[in-house]
Amino acid sequence: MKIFPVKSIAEIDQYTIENEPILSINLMERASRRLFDVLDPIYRNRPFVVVAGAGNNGGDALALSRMLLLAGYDTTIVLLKSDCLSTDTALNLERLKHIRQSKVILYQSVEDLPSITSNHVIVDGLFGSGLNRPLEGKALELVQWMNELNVEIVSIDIPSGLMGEDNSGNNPEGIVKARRTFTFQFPKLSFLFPENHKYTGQWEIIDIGLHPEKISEITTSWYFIDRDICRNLLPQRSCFDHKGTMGHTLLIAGSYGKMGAAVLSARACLKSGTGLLTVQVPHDTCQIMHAAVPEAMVNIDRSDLMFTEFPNLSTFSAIGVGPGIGIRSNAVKALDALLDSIGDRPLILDADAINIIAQNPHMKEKLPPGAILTPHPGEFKRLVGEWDNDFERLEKAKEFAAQHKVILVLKGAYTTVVLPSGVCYFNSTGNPGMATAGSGDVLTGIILAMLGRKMDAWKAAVAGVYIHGLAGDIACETEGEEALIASDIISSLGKAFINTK
Ligand SMILES: NC(=O)C1=CN([C@@H]2O[C@H](COP(=O)(O)OP(=O)(O)OC[C@H]3O[C@@H](n4cnc5c(N)ncnc54)[C@H](OP(=O)(O)O)[C@@H]3O)[C@@H](O)[C@H]2O)[C@@H](O)CC1
Ligand SMILES: Nc1ncnc2c1ncn2[C@@H]1O[C@H](COP(=O)(O)OP(=O)(O)O)[C@@H](O)[C@H]1O
Ligand SMILES: [K+]
Repeated sequence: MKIFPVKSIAEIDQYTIENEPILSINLMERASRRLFDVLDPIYRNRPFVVVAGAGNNGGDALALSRMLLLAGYDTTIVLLKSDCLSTDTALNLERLKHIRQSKVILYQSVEDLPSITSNHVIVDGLFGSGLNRPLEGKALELVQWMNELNVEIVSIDIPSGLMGEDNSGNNPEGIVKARRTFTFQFPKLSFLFPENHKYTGQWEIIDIGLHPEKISEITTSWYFIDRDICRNLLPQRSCFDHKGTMGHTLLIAGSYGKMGAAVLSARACLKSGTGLLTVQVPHDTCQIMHAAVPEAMVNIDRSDLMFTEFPNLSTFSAIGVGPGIGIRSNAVKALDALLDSIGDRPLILDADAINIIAQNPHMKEKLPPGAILTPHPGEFKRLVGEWDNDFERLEKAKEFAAQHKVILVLKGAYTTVVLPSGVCYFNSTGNPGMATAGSGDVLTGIILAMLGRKMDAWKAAVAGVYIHGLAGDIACETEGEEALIASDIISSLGKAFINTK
């Protein structure tokens, strides 16, 4: 699914109005009706206070209020006083006047505000995607009032005060903290940043039937990785395929005391379709790998403890380095030498391989084009330094990816795959149960298998994070968030592939 900047959404709205064709008031009615249909079963019989602004977000709020009133809900409307209501908002205000029970408070000062019980649901329709500056004055007062009530707030389209993309210069006091956000047609970029979760709460997309032609025509740099995107990226097997055509991958992972990382990565790689897997392990640990992953071949390092050498790379269709290798000087030297011999072979670097590169900046220049790096936030910080906010973090990632022509996978909720072109893919799968030791090692194995099958690096990264998150979601259904461990993600890989194909 595409993610658009809010200015493109306005363009798609306008195109829909002209080409469906549909009157803008009727498009607003359709959006509000779909919103009502979602809210009605969730909040049956609860009293509502609907807060509306002068723009079209307020128009949605007023249309929704009419629907709530007609369905018998106790509904009070608070309208921010304004001399210039949008045409459709004015029309919806007019329509409300024909409903006997409607109570519209024109907000001028705090004394005007209704009293609220803990049972109330507040609907926030103050500002939507038309917001163009931080809130102040009466609008700010209303947001602060809503936030201080400590009752459930539902935001229409976007929490009022939150910008759709960059909130760097915003006033955090002037943003609604919603329990839920129902957003029209597309997620907004700012919803995908961890720091904005306290504003959006749980968010959901409501399809309002915007014009598919315009949606496919307008280009964007941002995508939400859904099943369709992933399915189109995954290769099919032909009936004549054999293990020699499914890729021979090399995994360099583990060190004395950290062999779990290597085992998890190796298992995940085998469960993600690699034809053959060789794992490079320290001498004293090779029995662990043989016993834990009998399907893997083992290349035994001369060192008892860590990665210090690697086999001839020409045998391998892709190479993965990092989980559990440590950052001792011999491993640093070995990684440096590996980067000198890698040529243009597909490469994924994770965990300590990233930490080593962060500590040895000259190695950044040796990264082959298209290499995939999968840092978690701590590793990414070591690589590029601090950032002030998540928008800036994304900018830094785009800069790094472009400068070094690599693919960055920023892990976390909505894991983000950043391509050298600046295109960003945000993952839609995964859950907090995956915040557990070794789940990143599993991702490395999955992507390595895909790279080994000659998938383009960006495709392997995008499909890999989706399958990884989906396997985590499937595992979570039976394990729950607390009990979920990395091995459960591996066990669910089969179902994840089957469900995606
Ligand atoms: N288009 C469609 O067909 C559909 C649209 N839909 C709905 O419309 C919403 C977008 O509507 P919108 O563009 O009217 O924006 P919205 O946020 O309600 O108001 C912006 C107005 O406020 C003003 N303003 C801005 N910042 C301000 C500030 N800090 N403090 C004070 N004022 C500020 C600014 O005017 P300005 O003051 O800059 O002249 C502007 O006029 C969208 O989120 C969705 O809910 C759906 O119904 C589906 C169909
Ligand atoms: N809240 C979350 N929602 C979705 N995915 C998550 C969440 N927390 C962690 N994950 C996923 O789990 C993995 C954790 O990776 P990482 O921190 O490298 O773990 P480890 O180093 O223990 O292997 C990442 O792929 C990340 O996207
Ligand atoms: K809103």
